[in-house]
Amino acid sequence: MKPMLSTDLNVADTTVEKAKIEVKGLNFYYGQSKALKDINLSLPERSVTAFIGPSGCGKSTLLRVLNRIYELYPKQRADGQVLLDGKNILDRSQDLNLLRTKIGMVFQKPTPFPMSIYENIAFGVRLYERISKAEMDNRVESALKRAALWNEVKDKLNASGLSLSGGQQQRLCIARTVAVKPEVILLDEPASALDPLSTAKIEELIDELQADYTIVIVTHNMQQAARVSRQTAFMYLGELVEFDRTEKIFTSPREKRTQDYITGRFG
Ligand SMILES: Nc1ncnc2c1ncn2[C@@H]1O[C@H](COP(=O)(O)OP(=O)(O)OP(=O)(O)O)[C@@H](O)[C@H]1O
Repeated sequence: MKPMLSTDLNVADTTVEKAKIEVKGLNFYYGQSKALKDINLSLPERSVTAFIGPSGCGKSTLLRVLNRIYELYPKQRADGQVLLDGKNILDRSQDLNLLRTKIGMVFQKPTPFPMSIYENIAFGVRLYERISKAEMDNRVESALKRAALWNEVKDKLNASGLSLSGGQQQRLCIARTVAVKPEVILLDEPASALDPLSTAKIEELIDELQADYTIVIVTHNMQQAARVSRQTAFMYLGELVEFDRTEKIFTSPREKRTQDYITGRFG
């Protein structure tokens, strides 16, 4: 079922579909520079939301706030609230290891570890869980199946992850993310370094994964946003300009700036 979004800007009707993540009054700073300004949006559970907008508008910054990965860097800070199932993940008391098991992330450039295909997946699982060899074998197999890679690698699980093609490496990274059983998957331009065939596979995979996960994707590619997402957020200069059903954003946006962007008048 498609989510119903109310006609109020930025407000999803969560009585129809449960919000997995709610962002409220979020500001983000790189040192003195404010990169996100009073962001409010609600991401429905088990569906794909796309962040679009011109280069530098804050898409990746917003994504990086959702699992607090920005904290690895000095002088970056957020204020406001990001509620995951109603609990503010920006609270100091939030356990970051636990948070990152719940919210996984896949980056633009495939980043397999320099180890075997099997170990690429087992490594992350071992950080959080103690399971038997047989259970680990099952976990690796099911993650690779989930990422539509199993048939291509089942006979060479001991080969290096780096020996795979770019598209296969990206699916390995998705398998690695899925293996730790997250609830939310953040994808930062996951197909921008890939050829059209590999891109199509990643998009198919995203479509399948939304049955079980809440997915957020940053993309420069508007056709991709239109193909894979149910909701789209259009951002500009650190502000959330418009958030609505993807179909609405691409056919009859409310805001002139959104219209100008999707028709290629700027960006
Ligand atoms: N590490 C950083 N230090 C200082 N400013 C930064 C840093 N990273 C990003 N910014 C600034 O924050 C703003 C938002 O950047 P962000 O990378 O989130 O944009 P984006 O929409 O994802 O862009 P792109 O589509 O080009 O990846 C930009 O003005 C950028 O220059």
